[in-house]
Parts: sequence; C-alpha cells; structure tokens
Amino acid sequence: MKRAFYVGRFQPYHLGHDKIIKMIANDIDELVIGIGSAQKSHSVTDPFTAGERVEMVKKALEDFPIRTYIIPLQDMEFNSLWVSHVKSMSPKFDVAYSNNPLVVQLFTEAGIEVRRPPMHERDKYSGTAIRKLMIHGARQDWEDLIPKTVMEVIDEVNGICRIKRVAGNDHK
Ligand SMILES: Nc1ncnc2c1ncn2[C@@H]1O[C@H](COP(=O)(O)OP(=O)(O)OP(=O)(O)O)[C@@H](O)[C@H]1O
Ligand SMILES: NC(=O)c1ccc[n+]([C@@H]2O[C@H](COP(=O)(O)O)[C@@H](O)[C@H]2O)c1
Repeated sequence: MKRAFYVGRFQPYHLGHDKIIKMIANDIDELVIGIGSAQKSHSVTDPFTAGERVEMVKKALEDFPIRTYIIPLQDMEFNSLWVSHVKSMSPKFDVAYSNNPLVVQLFTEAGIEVRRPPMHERDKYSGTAIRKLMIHGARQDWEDLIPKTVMEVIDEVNGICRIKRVAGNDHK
C-alpha cells in the first residue's frame, strides 16, 4: 500500500490541480492532500479560509477512485521544522508530489522521495491568474478554469465580492 502527500494553497482549487491529482491517483493507493497556509484568508493572494478550501477539494474529488485525507496545515516560522510539522499532522506517507522548490528541498533533505508532476497548461491553470480574473474580469473569463463544485463553494461564501473588496475594487 503506497500513500502519497500533495500540498498546495488551493486559492482556489483549479483544473490544473484536478488533472495532476487524478494523474497521481494512477500511481498510488491513498492520497493525503495538505491545505497549505491554513491560517491565511481574506487577502488578495489568499482569499479563502482553510475550511472553504477543504470543502472545495472534498467536493471536487467526490468521485475520486482512491481514499483521500484532507488536512489543513498552518505555516511555520522555521522552514527547518516544517517537515516534522507535516509528519505530525498527516497520516504516514511514502512519497510526496510537488513542484514547489522549497517543498522539494525540505522533503529531499528529510530523506523523503519527491516526485515532480508535469505542469498542465500552466498559463491558464494558475491560482494567481485565476484570482486576477476574479478581480478584474467577467465570470465567463474564469468559470471554466475551476470545477463546477468549486464555483458553488465560492458562490456560497460570496467569494468574488470578498476578493474584490479586499483588493480595494468596487465589488458591484
Ligand atoms: N496547472 C498546473 N498543472 C500542474 N500542477 C500545478 C498547476 N498549477 C499548480 N500546480 C501545482 O499544484 C501545487 C499546489 O499549487 P497552488 O495551490 O499554489 O496553485 P497555484 O496555481 O500555483 O497557485 P498560486 O498561483 O496562487 O501560487 C504546486 O505543486 C503547484 O506547482
Ligand atoms: N515553513 C513553512 O511553513 C513552509 C515551508 C514550505 C512550504 N510551506 C507551505 O506549503 C504550501 C506549498 O504550496 P504551494 O506549492 O502551493 O506553494 C504553501 O502553503 C506553503 O506556505 C510552508
């Protein structure tokens, strides 16, 4: 039985994440998804709470073929202690998947195997690009970039109004 770990901020969860997570599922038996920077919300770079992001991921993976665990992870001041923090919060895992250079470095130094999944249409599927469109674009500019269930979570919490307000734009 092979269990993997995948971490992201998921601000918001988008179809790039979805494609990669579904690809990872072919190689492993169970997946732990870490919701990174769990303490952050209500900002332009991190608009959604950890709870909202848990709901996004959970609903997006409703028909996922393997068992998943979703765990919120707060950031720590000490990068050198982060892997211990992750290990204490997560079910045990055998391999980590990430493209974040710091995450790759910290896991590698801790002796944990890291696999780097390919990027899927990164110009389109990027949290930063999607948040920009949410603030400055029309709904049709970004709604096809996230799963429908994620859109429903964002609507339920009035997320577009929130991100526009914290960005200082007129939210109407
Ligand atoms: N289009 C994509 N294809 C494959 N992997 C992706 C894609 N976008 C993000 N990832 C990966 O998913 C993980 C989680 O990323 P994260 O939640 O920060 O998304 P992001 O789109 O990079 O967001 P942001 O632009 O806000 O940093 C990272 O390892 C990241 O490299
Ligand atoms: N010192 C720390 O708290 C530490 C170190 C490495 C990664 N992280 C977190 O892991 C997540 C990595 O996700 P991304 O690949 O989406 O950037 C982020 O939330 C990041 O803050 C935290």
